[in-house]
Amino acid sequence: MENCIEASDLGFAYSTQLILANVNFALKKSESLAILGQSGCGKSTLLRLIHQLLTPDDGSIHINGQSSILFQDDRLLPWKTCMDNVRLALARRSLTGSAQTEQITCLFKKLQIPEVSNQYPHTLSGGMRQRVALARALINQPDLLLLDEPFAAVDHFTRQALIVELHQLRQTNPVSMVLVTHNIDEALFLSDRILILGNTPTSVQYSVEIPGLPTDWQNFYQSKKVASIKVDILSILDTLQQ
Ligand SMILES: Nc1ncnc2c1ncn2[C@@H]1O[C@H](COP(=O)(O)OP(=O)(O)OP(=O)(O)O)[C@@H](O)[C@H]1O
Repeated sequence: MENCIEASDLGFAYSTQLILANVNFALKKSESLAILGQSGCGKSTLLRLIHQLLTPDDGSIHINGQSSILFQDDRLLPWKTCMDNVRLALARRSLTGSAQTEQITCLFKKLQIPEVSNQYPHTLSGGMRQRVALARALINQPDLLLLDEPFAAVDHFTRQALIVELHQLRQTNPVSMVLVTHNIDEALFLSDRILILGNTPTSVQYSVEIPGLPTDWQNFYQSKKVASIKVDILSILDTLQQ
């Protein structure tokens, strides 16, 4: 399979509540896809189906490779240090303790995580905890990184810094990515394509290609092209709400 994800006529219901119906899309290797849609339309459900936390009721979804997921809350274990939280993700690999420490320390540096290895999560800021959670998601070098509103719980400036850092990380390590978000700027800056989901039962209503946007945050914010695509997306979301 050439693609990283192939979803065909995907359908899913929570008991009798039909959430997804006839969802079709594919994700190419190294491509980054953002998913937008109204609250409650089924974006997180789709992400959980991709990560195989849920099983489809209809159709199929195939994943080529290993996926890793980052949620809005960091889900770090409070009784373990930051280093040991990430170490847990390496448990199935036959690495010595010192090799694990070396890999984690190297990734912490890449993600601009300062000397917090021996600290417990509650002693860190929300943004730093989320960085450690991102390290845990990336430590096994997944083929596919799934992000469920990963920066929604941090302040504006931390969010901006995390978005830029994730973008830079993808320049050196072009992992395939699916990002669920309500933030159109974040979707445009971090993805190659945006899927807009309709109301429940949800299917893909629009697929918007977004090539050629500025790749540095300052120019991105001031770009007329970005502003124009945002207006288009807002108008689509408005139409779907009616
Ligand atoms: N475990 C569950 N059991 C039953 N219903 C659920 C469950 N999880 C989600 N739902 C319902 O499924 C629908 C879709 O939820 P989902 O979280 O996928 O939407 P979403 O688009 O990600 O929402 P938001 O943007 O608000 O996070 C909602 O009506 C929600 O209440």
